[in-house]
Amino acid sequence: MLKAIILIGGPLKGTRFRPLSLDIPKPLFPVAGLPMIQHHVEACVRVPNLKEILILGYYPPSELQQFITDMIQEYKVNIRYLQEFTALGTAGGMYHFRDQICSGNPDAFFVLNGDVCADLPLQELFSFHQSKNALVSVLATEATRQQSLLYGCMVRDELTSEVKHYVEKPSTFVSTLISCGVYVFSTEVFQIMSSVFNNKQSDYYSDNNHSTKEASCMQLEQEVLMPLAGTGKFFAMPTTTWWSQLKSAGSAIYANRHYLHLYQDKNPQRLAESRAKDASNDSRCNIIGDVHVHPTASVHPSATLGPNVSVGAGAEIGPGVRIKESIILSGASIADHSLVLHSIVGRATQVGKWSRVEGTPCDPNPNKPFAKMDNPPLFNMDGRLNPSITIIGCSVTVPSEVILLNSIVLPYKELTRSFKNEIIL
Ligand SMILES: Nc1nc2c(ncn2[C@@H]2O[C@H](COP(=O)(O)OP(=O)(O)O[C@H]3O[C@H](CO)[C@@H](O)[C@H](O)[C@@H]3O)[C@@H](O)[C@H]2O)c(=O)[nH]1
Repeated sequence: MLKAIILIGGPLKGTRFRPLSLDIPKPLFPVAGLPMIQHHVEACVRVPNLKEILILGYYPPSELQQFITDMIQEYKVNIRYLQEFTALGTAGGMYHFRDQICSGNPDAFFVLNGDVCADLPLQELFSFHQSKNALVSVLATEATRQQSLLYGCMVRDELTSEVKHYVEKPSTFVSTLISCGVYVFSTEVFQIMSSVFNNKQSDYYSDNNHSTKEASCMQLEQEVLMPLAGTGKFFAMPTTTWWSQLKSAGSAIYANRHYLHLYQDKNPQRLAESRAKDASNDSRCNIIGDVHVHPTASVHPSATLGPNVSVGAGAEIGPGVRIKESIILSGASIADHSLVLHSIVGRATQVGKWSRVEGTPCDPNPNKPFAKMDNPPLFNMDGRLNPSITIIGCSVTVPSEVILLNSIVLPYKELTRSFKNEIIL
């Protein structure tokens, strides 16, 4: 029997996801029509004999409750949210809830960082784990030399796949093979976590310089994986399937495109059909490429959507509207003949007629092999806003006939004019 753990952090995490994470916890932000971590849940339920999914974080349980109920109903699998009393780090929560994880005696358990998006080969990773008789197996991918410094970097034995050396976010180059933040652990790993925890406790009681927080917090990467490298227990399985982090709002547009593309094979019923396929149905709007439209959204037949657009529940798209490479959240309305490009339109936001909402795509550099998304800071060295997608928070009013370019609008604003490269507070 197998289990899975999804690490979702808490309200203090996901700051680069603002303002989208102001009204919805980041792990529940919809990408390709599903809450971000529902894609993880779907990957887990495809693994045979996986009996339970535990979501670990320090969000108040009320924020996750509806999602958990929906998941249980939809996938008929045991899913529970376990709340950490404070941020316990990437391994502290697992150690704290070790009895819950080990109950029922699983053969192994997956651990998935909640802020990655990927075509996850979980079954393959588990078979690899078994074949190596490993304690820990990690999914690995290639990055550029420069970008590798932002991830966990590994030196792997080509013959045995053993991780010989692991450094978390090194300050100088170590390897272009990086950790995807997706693992399989055997339950014996808790013996190692237990000695890390006990050492920290004795340090805490013998030396007053340590804070209580440091004593209860445990980082998987630095405190468990780094010492395991070179011991014959830690293995890496490289993958060439799509993988990316989902840190900034800009990366949500990129993830949206890839998840929509994956629907072509795995869930074609989630993609809107183009009018060309069914000429008799002229109530259907014009669809280009991969587009997801929630069944309760209304789209005028003269609108054109796509490629790579998701439209949420109850959204209203008016006549002549053109939307491309964007996410329109639930209850938003885009009035007649407006244009939305490379943007995220927040919940219940209203865009007037003949307006233009446009951002700058921030995709990985296609000319660099293995390039990942750059997640640039909001401001550049001169204090100016880095060009990025346009993000409109929830319940904003954008009037008719304005242009909103490369801007971020905080929730509940009523705009009265056009804006370019601004944060509207
Ligand atoms: N439950 C819980 N989850 C946490 C905590 N702290 C972080 N997390 C969750 O753990 C995941 C990783 O957290 P980060 O600390 O933000 O690490 P990172 O910069 O994303 O780097 C990690 O992921 C990379 C791949 O995306 C890896 O390359 C790297 O080695 C590392 O594992 C995220 O999903 C985050 O929400 C915590 O205290 N408690």
